[in-house]
Amino acid sequence: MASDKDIDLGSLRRDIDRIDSQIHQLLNERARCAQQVAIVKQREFEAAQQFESGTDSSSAQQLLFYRPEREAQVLERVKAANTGPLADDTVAYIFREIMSACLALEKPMEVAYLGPEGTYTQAAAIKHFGHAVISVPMTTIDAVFSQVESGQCHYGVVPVENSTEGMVSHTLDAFVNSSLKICGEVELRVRLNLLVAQGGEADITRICAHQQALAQSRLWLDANFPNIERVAVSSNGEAARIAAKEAGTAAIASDLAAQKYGLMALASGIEDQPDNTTRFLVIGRENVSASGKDKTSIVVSAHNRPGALFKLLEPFQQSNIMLTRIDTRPSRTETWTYVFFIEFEGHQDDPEIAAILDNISQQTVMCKILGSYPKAAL
Ligand SMILES: O=C(O)C(=O)C[C@]1(C(=O)O)C=C[C@@H](O)C=C1
Repeated sequence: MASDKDIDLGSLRRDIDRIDSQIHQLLNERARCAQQVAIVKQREFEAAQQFESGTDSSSAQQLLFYRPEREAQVLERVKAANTGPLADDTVAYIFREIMSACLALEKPMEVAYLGPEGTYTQAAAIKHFGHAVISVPMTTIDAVFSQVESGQCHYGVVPVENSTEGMVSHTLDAFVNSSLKICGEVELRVRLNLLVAQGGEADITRICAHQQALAQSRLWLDANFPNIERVAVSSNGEAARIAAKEAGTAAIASDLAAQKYGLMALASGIEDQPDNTTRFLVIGRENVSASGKDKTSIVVSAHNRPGALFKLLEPFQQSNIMLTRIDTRPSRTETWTYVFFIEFEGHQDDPEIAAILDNISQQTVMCKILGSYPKAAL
């Protein structure tokens, strides 16, 4: 075997060039396979349409090309098969982008997100769908829902919970009256930056951010900018947009926002909790098939009587099903009545889960399945 000093830069680079051309050929071979997959899916879809008249074909068409359960399986498989030296997550990110590019050849996906450009929700959309997705900014969470409901975008991405600040109640409320399904989840480690326009570090008179970002970095701001006005705006992307055009204004926002608005980071990682993470949900119009590592979310309205919540949760305990969340929101139909958002491991098509859902719907006023979807793979 050649010792380290026998290996020269020139021959290593020739090796890299040779490997690159193999990767390149394989990438295009894979892309051609995905194009074939698209033809097969289209053919199967048309055949099914001939037999099933009366189904909502525009909605079914949506899931024709994008297959969240398959993408999750591919990502899990490459992570499990990875032997290094690249980290499991690094390999998964590369495959995320490869699948994104292949899917764009089959059908470019349009994904609505809580904008404007540069928000953490946009970063979550890109993390989930890859860079080949067409991301469409919306001004409110409700607008993201209606953009997907009306079919103007294939999917939507909305924030649902932050590890420091808790639930995004607006998103939970939007689900109660929507027919949309949860098709996926994204977890994003939220690193907050203090951003200013180039050369604008000297005279900061106010700091703009979404109220959640102000709350998540409150201790850092108290220690470093105790006497500077803090202004809550509609999003961190909006804060960055303001900071780019108004002298004296700094913003708390993402790396993506810094790039988008040409801002520089005065400080990075200013969040008070070192593992500050936000969870987002992907919403669409169709149910997702089982991937093997799934979660299910439901919203239920229990009878107002003693032990109702206990009875509701008992079947999960009896079947040893792991509950991952339970939240309460006012029902908005009657004072002092509540709905429960319950999230658990498993897919609604699993017979055991189907039996639990059946049991729950028999003992509740309302039980709505918001969707079964693959657990976040990245
Ligand atoms: O397997 C499929 O159904 C494909 O379309 C291929 C592929 C991929 O690139 O692996 C692309 C898009 C889908 O969302 C899932 C996977």
